[in-house]
Amino acid sequence: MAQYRRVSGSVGLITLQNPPVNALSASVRQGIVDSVKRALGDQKVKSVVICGQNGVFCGGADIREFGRQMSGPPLVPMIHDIEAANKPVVAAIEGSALGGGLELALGCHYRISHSKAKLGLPEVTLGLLPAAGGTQRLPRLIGVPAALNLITTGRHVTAAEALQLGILDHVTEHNTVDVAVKFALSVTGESLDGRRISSFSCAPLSDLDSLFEEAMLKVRGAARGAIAPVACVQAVRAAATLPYAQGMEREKELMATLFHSGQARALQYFFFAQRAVGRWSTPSGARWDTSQPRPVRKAAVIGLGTMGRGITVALAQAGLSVVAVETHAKQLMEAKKAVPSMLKRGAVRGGTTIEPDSITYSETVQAVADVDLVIEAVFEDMALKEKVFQQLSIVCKPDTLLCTNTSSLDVDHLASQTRHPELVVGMHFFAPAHVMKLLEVVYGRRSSPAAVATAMQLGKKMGKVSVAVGNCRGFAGNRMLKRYLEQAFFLLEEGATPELVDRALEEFGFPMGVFRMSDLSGLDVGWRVRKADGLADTSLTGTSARVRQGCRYSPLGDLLCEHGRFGQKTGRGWYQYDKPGGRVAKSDPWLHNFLDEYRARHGLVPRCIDQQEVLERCLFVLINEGFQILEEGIAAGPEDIDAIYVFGYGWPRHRGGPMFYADMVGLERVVERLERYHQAHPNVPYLQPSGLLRRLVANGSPPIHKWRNVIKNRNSQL
Ligand SMILES: CC/C=C/CC(=O)SCCNC(=O)CCNC(=O)[C@H](O)C(C)(C)COP(=O)(O)OP(=O)(O)OC[C@H]1O[C@@H](n2cnc3c(N)ncnc32)[C@H](O)[C@@H]1OP(=O)(O)O
Repeated sequence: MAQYRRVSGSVGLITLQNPPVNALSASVRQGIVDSVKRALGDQKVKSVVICGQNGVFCGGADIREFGRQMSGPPLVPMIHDIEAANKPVVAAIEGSALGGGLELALGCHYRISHSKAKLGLPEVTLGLLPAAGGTQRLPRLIGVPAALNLITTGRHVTAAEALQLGILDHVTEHNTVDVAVKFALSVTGESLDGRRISSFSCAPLSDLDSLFEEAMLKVRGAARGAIAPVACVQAVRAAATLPYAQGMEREKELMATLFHSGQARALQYFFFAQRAVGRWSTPSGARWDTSQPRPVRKAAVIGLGTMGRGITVALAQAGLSVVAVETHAKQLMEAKKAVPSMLKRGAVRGGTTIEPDSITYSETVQAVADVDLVIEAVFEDMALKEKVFQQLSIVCKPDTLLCTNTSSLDVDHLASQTRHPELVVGMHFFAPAHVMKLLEVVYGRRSSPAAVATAMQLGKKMGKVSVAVGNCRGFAGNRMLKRYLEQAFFLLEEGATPELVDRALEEFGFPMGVFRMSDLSGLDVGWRVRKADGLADTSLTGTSARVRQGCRYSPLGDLLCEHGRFGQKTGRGWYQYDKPGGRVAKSDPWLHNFLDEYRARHGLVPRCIDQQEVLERCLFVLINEGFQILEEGIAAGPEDIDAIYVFGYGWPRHRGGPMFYADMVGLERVVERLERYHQAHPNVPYLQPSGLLRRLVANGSPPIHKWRNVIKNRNSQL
């Protein structure tokens, strides 16, 4: 709703009231319409101020209303009536003015903002466009290039930038509503002719066509297959080329193509999923709202390889004091040079400053004696990690949290090496650790709720999306990835090429297909793990070469590594590169011959494989593992898995994440295809649909937000 009152004698003050972000729900819109009518009809009122309750102007349309039957007054005529008013209307912006909130402010004649406010049109991130006149008013106000940038990226700008761009008329450090009321009094009676943005023309530009062509290329490259950014460009083009009324028609038409699209559903689901992962819980009953995180002011990182350096930077950027430990002198010296320049680059990118003294370096573990939390990031070797944890347990304060950055090793086993296993958790960062948003917080059997809460909170402070997961081989993300990679290898054996598989995945929306990604991250990484697990044995011949523990196995990755083909770093992998470290993947005839010979050697007759099979085999098997993970309680809900895949593995956000995608495709279809593939490949047991997936289908395939009930019922019967 909206509250209306008269203040300072002649100012009608309208306050949006819909906590926490004053979203424009039907009742808020009705409240605004009624209040504006009242203010304009009251002869004592000479000007109007619109503000939001509790220091937030407005977080935009109420996203929860989108999936339902829309009711209440629509935004477009509401904003039009405000702009057409014959009394000055001033927006008093505090907190956020986003989406419909900023569009409402653009309909006002003046905009005054607090210096700490953030403004933006983030509709594109929800699969939409700013369809309450945003695409037509913003370019008229700040010019086409700047508007294109804001609308197609959805980025939030500070009040200072908004002032510079011309979105705001004034920025204040004081009480914004008081300043706005005084301002409203000062402009009483002034002409509003030059204040109605819809009457402006866009500033002329010399080469509109190339500007829009470039913008189109940019958005298509940034989010492969996403339709909203394309529609945003088209709508802004309408602002640049058509009169306002026709531009508004075009905006409406384009919005109609987006509003009920699968991509909009996926992105809106993901908006709430991101927030749901913060409300973590574990099978033992620990929860986000009953667990108290401990304060962490000083942290340590053990091991300054690529991951350790990234983690050190991320901790320092979060304002912590960091002790960075590396026992190899040469590596320590390199890290001492690399970390400050990474910090400097980050500061330039983020427009922030960093305290250079916040990091101290040491060659001995003894230096961590007084820290609150340690993150171990040494080489992925259990014996080495055991030793580090034993040492830490002796050196650190008894209440120091001990975290491991292992990507797959047993957190419970590492905890058992310490005096306080309840203070051990996994903090699995993704490379580069100071850039990638995802953090898997891995709780062990004995991790205390406070330890999990502390790691989750620290992740948040570091700007990460922290997802709590249970302890198992590969945790959630890498465990699912393993199945996906294996299917990709099998497809090569059966007749596909890396190019075909990658094309299918990239057209689906991944920034890189599985083979290009594997070349980038290095084939030797997985090879080392497979060797440690006793899998990478290329001396085996005949049928046993392609079988491990009774299941199908492909040694293709191992064979490539034996040829010294580690990917980009060696200039050869699944593709060839112009030099070691080269970035541009080119098809490699050597690889195709190698595959032909390999198939001939193993009596494999290549067949024609289409993109649909690639997608079904690679993605459905990954999804199936996701259901297995949910069934085992390793992840608490589908949102956790979806956040992991979008933030850590390049799953296209406009497809919502693997579990949401399964819901969109239809669970019955996923089961049917998995069964078919399992029949064709009976020696791949994980192609069999998981018990949970089958149970969901048996329960009538409920929508994704109801899956937790089915999981809960199952767990309560155990
Ligand atoms: C007719 C179609 C017209 C479309 C035009 C639009 O306006 S589309 C909506 C555009 N607006 C946005 O995309 C803004 C979304 N919100 C945010 O970016 C942030 O919430 C915020 C406003 C910057 C505040 O961030 P903060 O970190 O302080 O809070 P949370 O993000 O945790 O949010 C608090 C709770 O509020 C819920 N919520 C936020 N925005 C909306 C919204 N627009 N509609 C509905 N609900 C919203 C959010 O989900 C949180 O709820 P929980 O239950 O606590 O999870």
